[in-house]
Amino acid sequence: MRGVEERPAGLVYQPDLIDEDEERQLLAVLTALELRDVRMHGQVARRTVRHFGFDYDYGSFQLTATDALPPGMEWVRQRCAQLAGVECDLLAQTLVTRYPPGGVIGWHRDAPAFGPTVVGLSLGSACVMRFQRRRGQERRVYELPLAPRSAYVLGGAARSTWQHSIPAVTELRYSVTFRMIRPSAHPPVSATVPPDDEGVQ
Ligand SMILES: O=C(O)CCC(=O)C(=O)O
Ligand SMILES: [Fe+2]
Repeated sequence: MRGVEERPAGLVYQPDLIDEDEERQLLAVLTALELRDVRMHGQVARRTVRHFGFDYDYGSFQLTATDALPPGMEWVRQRCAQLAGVECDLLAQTLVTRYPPGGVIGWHRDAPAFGPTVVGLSLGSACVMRFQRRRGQERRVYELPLAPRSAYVLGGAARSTWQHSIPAVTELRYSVTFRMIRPSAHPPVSATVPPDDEGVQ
């Protein structure tokens, strides 16, 4: 990546948040889930997803209440909340994403309707998470390898200022992302402010 390297403030990386047995147990839950397509800008992404707590419509940017987190995933929400230093209940939305080989997520910041802290757990295989921000004419960049069983926290500027993306994965990867819902974004008020994505694929 071209640019001046800078580690985003507010980015936390935790290797081995879960152990191999826990990963196997969680993958058994994740692989049994019915996942949905992601349609953005008239295109269907290669990655597939499932939301719990609140559903996010990628076309209208609306949040609506949906299925509760499966009981077999509560412990991992607890673990991620602990890592982020937030109350478990505040991580009201869970996003499960399945990346087949070649699956990506393009440059974006998560929608503003999601609160100030995002926690993500990686399973199955490693990938790289890329970060970028503009500083005047200059581009600041950072690359964070994400090992399976590791977790990251996006807080502070890493959440609010920096964009992130994941280039094509080489092996099947799952991620579980926990996010808050800003009080003003709770239904019936919709999350109408779109993310500043640049063609999230
Ligand atoms: O797969 C990941 O860990 C990142 C997912 C992500 O950035 C998102 O869904 O907004
Ligand atoms: Fe994201």
